[in-house]
Amino acid sequence: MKRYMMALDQGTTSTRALLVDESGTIAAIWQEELPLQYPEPGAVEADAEFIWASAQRVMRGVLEQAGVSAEAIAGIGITNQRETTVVWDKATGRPIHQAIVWQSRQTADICERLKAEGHAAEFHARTGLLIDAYFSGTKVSWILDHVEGARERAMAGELLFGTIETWLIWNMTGGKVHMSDVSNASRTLMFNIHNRAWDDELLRILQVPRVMLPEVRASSEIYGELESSLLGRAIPIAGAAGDQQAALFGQTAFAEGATKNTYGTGCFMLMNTGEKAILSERGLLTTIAWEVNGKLEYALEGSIFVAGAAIQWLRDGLEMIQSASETEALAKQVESTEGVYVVPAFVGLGTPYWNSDVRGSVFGLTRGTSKSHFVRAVLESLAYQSRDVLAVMEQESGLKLSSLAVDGGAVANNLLMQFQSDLLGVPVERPGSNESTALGAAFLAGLAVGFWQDCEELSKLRGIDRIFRPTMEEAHREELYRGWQRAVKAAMAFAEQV
Ligand SMILES: Nc1ncnc2c1ncn2[C@@H]1O[C@H](COP(=O)(O)OP(=O)(O)O)[C@@H](O)[C@H]1O
Ligand SMILES: O=P(O)(O)OC[C@H](O)CO
Repeated sequence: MKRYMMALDQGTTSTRALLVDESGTIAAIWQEELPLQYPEPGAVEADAEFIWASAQRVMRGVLEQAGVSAEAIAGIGITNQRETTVVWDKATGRPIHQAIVWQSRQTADICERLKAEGHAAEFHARTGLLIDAYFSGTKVSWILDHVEGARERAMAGELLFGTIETWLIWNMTGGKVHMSDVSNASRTLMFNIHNRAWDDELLRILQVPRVMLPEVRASSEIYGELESSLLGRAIPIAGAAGDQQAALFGQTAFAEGATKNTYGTGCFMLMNTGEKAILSERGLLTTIAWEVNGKLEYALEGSIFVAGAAIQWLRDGLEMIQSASETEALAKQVESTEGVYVVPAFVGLGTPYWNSDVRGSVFGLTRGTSKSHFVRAVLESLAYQSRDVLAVMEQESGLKLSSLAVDGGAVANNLLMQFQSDLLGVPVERPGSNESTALGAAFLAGLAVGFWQDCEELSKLRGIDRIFRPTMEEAHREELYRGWQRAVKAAMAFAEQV
């Protein structure tokens, strides 16, 4: 019987299950869209019970679609949107509030207060992160503040906290396992990345009771078994990682300096820094990449909040397009944006600006601006934001990139990839499988159950689909980029209270 690893990829806008065979080929995919809620400006929530229900449906769906029985699944690896926060009742398993999604700015006020109280340096030094509404810590605290009696119940040990992998694994094991993997834990603002433990001092500041936190485990080990009632057989759950770290692993970026950029809802660039946790002075995050075979490795990360989400806004908000893939043909109708810049700061800007107040802005419109120019400007904004991040990453790591590995939904767009290469002046390498995130999860779990032996074997499984090489003159590239920098500066000036 042919055997497979199953990857469960719970992202911001979709839940997917994939089967991966021994050659690293994706044999089947089943997915569902995930609806998000926007209860107030800047707030983004999701239904945690729906997430779990969708996970069950896609796991069953992928097996049915492929005609594969649960007996053929050697193990399950999980990867997930990070930071998104769920608090649930330990006895009933019911969430006490909607999940607060990573993009949500609900807790910006709490963050301002923490910064005003002078805690920024302490949080940065211990967690590698910045005080920002993006991370889970203030989201948990917000839920405990907003649901009546929740803080007391949490202190009494009646409530549990988890990021999405924790929530899924708890449900998958029928409430037996309450754990987080190190890469997800490192995104909570509560975890000390140097001594690999929840940090009591930070928990005190955030007023989060330790008793509600999960046990922290490696990214590749058997955590427990899938309840046999779910797929008809108990299957080991053997790996978990946040989706960006999983994508780095799936790109087989095992060497120090290896870098990938994922273009999904947001855009996330990660550089492997090996066993060194490099603390950034310019807005990069220091994060745990993974723990495999007892070895903890770190990455530098640049986080862009709105990337593919801006394309979705063209589709669903402005109704300018019917599907994301139309953007390429539309943008191709014009040679350039003719000076139009769109800064899609719908929920503020992440790396390197970390500005919660700035909002989306458009510059350089003329009477001649067409839909094509506008769509092209939105697409280009993904590349400009990525250049902002890479510039800081190269400075702070002292490493110069020779090529950039890419993945995520939007890399299907050839025009975007070519523009990205032109704007960075380095080749952009699109892998044979665009499913790096799921592959990473399958690889991590596969190592734990012996489906693959080691990282060397995994490296051999990666193929290249296409390399985009820079063709733009340097002077032109720099002129375009200066325009973007002016646009960002103007957008931030607009948000300033005078
Ligand atoms: N051809 C395309 N051009 C530009 N953007 C695209 C294209 N295809 C998909 N996208 C964008 O990619 C995103 C989906 O990517 P995915 O990696 O599945 O996201 P996530 O994991 O964040 O849910 C969507 O935001 C969509 O707008
Ligand atoms: O759902 P994605 O793929 O956009 O990823 C979300 C990130 O993990 C947020 O940090």
